[in-house]
Amino acid sequence: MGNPNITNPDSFSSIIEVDNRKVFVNVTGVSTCGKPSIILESGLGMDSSAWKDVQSEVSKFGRVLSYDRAGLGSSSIGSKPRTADKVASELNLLLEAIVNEHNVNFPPPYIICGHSAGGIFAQVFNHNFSEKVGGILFVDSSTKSQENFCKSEHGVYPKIIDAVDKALQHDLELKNPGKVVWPALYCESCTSPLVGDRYLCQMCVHYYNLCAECYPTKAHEECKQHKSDHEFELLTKFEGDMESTRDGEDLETFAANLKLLTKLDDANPDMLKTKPISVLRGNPSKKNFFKYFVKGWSKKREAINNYIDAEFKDEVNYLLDNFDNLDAFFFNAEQLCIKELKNLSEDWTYAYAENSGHCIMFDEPEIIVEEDTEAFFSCLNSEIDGMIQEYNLEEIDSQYIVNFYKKIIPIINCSYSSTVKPLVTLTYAQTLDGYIGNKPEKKEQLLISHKKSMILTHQIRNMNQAILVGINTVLNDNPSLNCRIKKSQQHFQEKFYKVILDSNLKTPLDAKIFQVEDSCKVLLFCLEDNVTEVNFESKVLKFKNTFAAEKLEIVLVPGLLLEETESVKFDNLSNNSSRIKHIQKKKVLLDLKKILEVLKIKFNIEKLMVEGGSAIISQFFKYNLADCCIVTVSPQYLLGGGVHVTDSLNGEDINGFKLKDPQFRQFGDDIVVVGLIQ
Ligand SMILES: NC(=O)C1=CN([C@@H]2O[C@H](COP(=O)(O)OP(=O)(O)OC[C@H]3O[C@@H](n4cnc5c(N)ncnc54)[C@H](O)[C@@H]3O)[C@@H](O)[C@H]2O)C=CC1
Ligand SMILES: Nc1nc(O)c(N)c(N[C@@H]2O[C@H](COP(=O)(O)O)[C@@H](O)[C@H]2O)n1
Repeated sequence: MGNPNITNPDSFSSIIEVDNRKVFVNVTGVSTCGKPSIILESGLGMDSSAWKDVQSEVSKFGRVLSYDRAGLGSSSIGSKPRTADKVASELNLLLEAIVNEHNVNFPPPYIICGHSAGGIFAQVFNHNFSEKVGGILFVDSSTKSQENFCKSEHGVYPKIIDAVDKALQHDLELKNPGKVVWPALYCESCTSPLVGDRYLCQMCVHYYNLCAECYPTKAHEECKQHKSDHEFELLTKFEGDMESTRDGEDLETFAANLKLLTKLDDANPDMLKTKPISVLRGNPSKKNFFKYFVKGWSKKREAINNYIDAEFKDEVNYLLDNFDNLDAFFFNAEQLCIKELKNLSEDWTYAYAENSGHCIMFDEPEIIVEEDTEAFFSCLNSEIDGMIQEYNLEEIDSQYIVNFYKKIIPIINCSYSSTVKPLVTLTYAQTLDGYIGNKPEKKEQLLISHKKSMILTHQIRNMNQAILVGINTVLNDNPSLNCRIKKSQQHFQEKFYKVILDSNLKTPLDAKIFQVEDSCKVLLFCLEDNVTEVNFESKVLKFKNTFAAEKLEIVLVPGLLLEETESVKFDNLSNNSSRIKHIQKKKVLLDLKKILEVLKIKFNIEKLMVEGGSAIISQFFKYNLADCCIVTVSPQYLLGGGVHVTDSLNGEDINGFKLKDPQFRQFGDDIVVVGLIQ
């Protein structure tokens, strides 16, 4: 494995020479513009194999590097002590070497995904090489104050940890004496913490660990996940002097690294403030590896008791017998850790992996994959802050949104079976009091969405082939109806239609839909009954003289008589009497079914996004013509009144419905609700 053998620059695992040391790297995923570069940083004493399940998945939407830190896995030993400063410099050299010497396309900014102590290394890297870090995903990460939380919250608990630690170091029964090597792991057979050699089942869906003591007892033959066909491999062999093989990744240096980070943060407290972070936590009741220490070591009660001061013995032994009593302690410490991590940045997201312990990458790798994309997504969002109004957005990888959209709307990814209409997605944003727009007389667009949900809207525009709105929306908002994600614009422009339902051709000639620099075609749907009217004819002529045929098409469709209203007029007569005049008023709207048919058959539109306003949305509901809904709910009240989403149904007797398979996701301050319309 000595020489770098990078035959496929897109995906390779190799040992490369960096600063006279051999470093094992595993680079996967295709590197293309706009895709993130993600670094997977393992927890204490863990090598790159910890990311096996995560890396293959994350690689589908980004460029991913995992590597063995010095002294771990297949990398050679580094100088001691293994301070986080040193780890950060070595990582930086590694990145420079793979990019500059080995011509690997792995450009910054990096999203660092740090598990456990890997989160501390990621933060120190950010302090020392800030310009290279785009964001951090903390996977059940250690925090710099975690040890203080233990000490301050629970007097006796640290005594147990101390005692266990000392017992671990001195217990002669152990085959591989030394400090805890796998602080997050425990033997699945004897439940002791993993110390020394570690055997790992290669066949199990989730890793199945055995310690060196249990392996010879054939405990693995009872492996629950694989009763047969299991295949254990010695993952880490400790020969002779343990310090030299694991190169100092011990709890002592770990504690020193927490202090180092505290110092760096004190000097520069805002290093992560504006960068996006994702805080992903396992379930405290499942991840209490300290608890496992205690559990495993309760068998060796005697050894532990040797290291507990007499005054604490009773209490400690009580706790050893009643592990559940520790839950409240762990819960409190967990809350403090989460708070500390969230406080690192103003742009944080938080996710809870309920079915995971501390090693989320083993228990629920799929959650990390989701959070990775989230971190990436918000990372780029922060770069484009404030640019949304300038039609100048950088491309953002739509994968996260696409996945989200696809996940909840399976039909969007299948061929939509209807031959008479496109797949219709209704999207709109509303306040908490249900308004989608200001009062019409205000003649001003109501900005509801947060910029992140707005970007979502633009992504969804980009995933469709046409946007449809009603004439009042054009008159009131003067929208552009374009896609402001720069690099997606090409695709968008070539294939996109802006569709306006404008019965009487009221769209102004200088409307923004015509003015923005794109080559989308505008389709104005008008009422065919109008065609004989002179006034209408002259308007059509004006449009035809102003716009080329490839920019605009006026499509005439039949109207649908919705209702006949009778209004009453009082005529003032000069003779002081009054006469009552009855007027029949027809309310005619364009026939939506016909419009959808034309869009599908004449213009080959398979996917249509309907953005509003109220009348349009209401009619789509009324005639059950939409397939799914994407509704942004913003945490604001308008109060003063405005346009409600279904105002124009005027209390008609129509059955309500519930979205099928609804999904909810936070984008910035907003909640986006997505679901199918049955
Ligand atoms: N918050 C959001 O996401 C959005 C809000 N809006 C807001 O909605 C308001 C405009 O809504 P509305 O006044 O209800 O007007 P609208 O934009 O829905 O247009 C309705 C008009 O379209 C024409 N039309 C032709 N055929 C039709 C049909 N089959 N069904 C319905 N209308 C048809 C009619 O002239 C009708 O009066 C504005 O305040 C705008 O800002 C608009 C879009 C999205
Ligand atoms: N998603 C969303 N959030 C809001 O707060 C809104 N006001 C709207 N309005 C819709 O978006 C159109 C504006 O489009 P451009 O940005 O000018 O392209 C507007 O006409 C509504 O349809 N949407």
